[in-house]
Amino acid sequence: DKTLYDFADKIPGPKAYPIIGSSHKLLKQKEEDRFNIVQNMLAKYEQNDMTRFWLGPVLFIFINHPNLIQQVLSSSDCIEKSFTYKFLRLDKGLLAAKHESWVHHRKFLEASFQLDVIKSFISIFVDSSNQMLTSLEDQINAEQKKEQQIDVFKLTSRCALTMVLATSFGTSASEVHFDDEILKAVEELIKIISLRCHEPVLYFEPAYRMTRTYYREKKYRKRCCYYLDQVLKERREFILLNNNMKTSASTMTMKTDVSSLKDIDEELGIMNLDASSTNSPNSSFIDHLILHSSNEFTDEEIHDHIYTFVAAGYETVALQTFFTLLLLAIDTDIQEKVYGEIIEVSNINYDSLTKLSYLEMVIKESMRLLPAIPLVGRETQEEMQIGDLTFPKGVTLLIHLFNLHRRKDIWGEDALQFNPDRFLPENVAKRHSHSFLPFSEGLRDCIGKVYAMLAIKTILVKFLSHYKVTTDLKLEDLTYKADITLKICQDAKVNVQRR
Ligand code: HEM
Repeated sequence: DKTLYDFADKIPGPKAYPIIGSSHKLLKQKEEDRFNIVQNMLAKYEQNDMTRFWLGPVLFIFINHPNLIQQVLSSSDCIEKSFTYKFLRLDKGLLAAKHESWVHHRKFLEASFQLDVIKSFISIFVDSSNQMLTSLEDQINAEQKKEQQIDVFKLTSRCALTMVLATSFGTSASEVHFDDEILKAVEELIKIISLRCHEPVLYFEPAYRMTRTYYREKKYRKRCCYYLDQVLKERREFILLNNNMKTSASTMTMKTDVSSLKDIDEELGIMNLDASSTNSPNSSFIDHLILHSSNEFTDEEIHDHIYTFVAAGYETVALQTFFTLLLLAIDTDIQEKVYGEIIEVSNINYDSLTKLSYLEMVIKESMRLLPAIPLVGRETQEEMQIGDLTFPKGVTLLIHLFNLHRRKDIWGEDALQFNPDRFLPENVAKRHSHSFLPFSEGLRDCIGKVYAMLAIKTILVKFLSHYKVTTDLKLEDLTYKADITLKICQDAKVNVQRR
């Protein structure tokens, strides 16, 4: 596209990696080197407001300056996601949805994420965290050592998946069962989708379908779907049946008595599900989608929305909690300060979690240095002005959150150090509103951000009030790779010791 080539010339940045030989060249690098190539390129052009990056024939423009980032994220001409989101194969879900359907669905789904609903999930967050601690105790008891090397990410992954499944399907945490194969399948799928994002040869669907990677994708997708489709189907039938029975039962109770409702619950083995008051704090995401949509959503849309919540919610929460624990294991003084704050909590609820202001600063500092989502992508829907330039329609824009969060001109000479005090209100007030964006911003920001903060805080309060974590790793030793989510290359087991 000549317009695009001419336009790209106005922006500094490296030329294309030739298509075949070299996207291979990029891919043959170790994963962390691939991340570094982009990282170094951005650092080199950091002073530029924008940087051009050709990957094969595909042009990406990194938007670097907070002013311009604000312009992009708040513009209604730019709420379309970049083409790479198609690789998720959840086109109808909120994360990847096209503009027209997204506007309507987002408005509707906001109700599922209202504060009252999220508050009612806290007991599930607590139960899931307790299950995690039981599993940790089992590991510690099995080895009989005072201090043990633990794969904390595995623990937080199981815990976060339990939370997301229970709150999506309206069950209690103890009713959620899955084996490690599911975790493995999700992990592999994320790797494959990330590989496609890096490899232009795999962008073209018919060509991609001839590769071995596609067959691997199919295998892992089938494994996830087999599990989730089954749960989804059962819950749907169950909710609809329960709702019908309750509707007729509730008419009867006008004349008889309320115990009939309880009998129906018992007969059906219902736990934690009150379908007659789905807008109450006890409603789950699936209740809301099925019962409140009045045929608003097709089966495919319900499927994609639920899968999107699981995909967007589980690994992000697991990673960010793990990253926070790792940073606290590196800096045990800060860990002690957190401990001093959380031992005051006698009962975990919305009010007590909201009062944990130091813990919140620590989580935000972990999101700054190690943002679970390191990159977000958009596409211009119309010709639009960004800074001094007029962008044609159809340009892919990227915002590198990892890099933005480490800029020395914003965060100071000590930008690479872990210092939660950066999030003291007086320090926040001095910075640009768009210099810290772990949940993105604007119209397509994260719909689950309140859920995520409360879930992460609950896991950390539970974990850190019983255990102390340490490690020999240093922050400067860490190297990274970017799947869709940020990963650490080191084996990041931490030493866990009972308090
Ligand atoms: C630490 C945890 C989390 C982080 C760091 C995070 C981060 C983000 C970011 C950066 C985006 C914007 C993505 C983009 O523009 O491409 C996003 C969108 C989204 N997130 Fe989260 N997220 C987290 C947890 C959650 C949870 C728990 C849920 C649901 C239960 C969730 C559901 C979503 C959805 C549905 C979107 C798409 C919103 C839209 O386009 O309207 N996220 N998240």
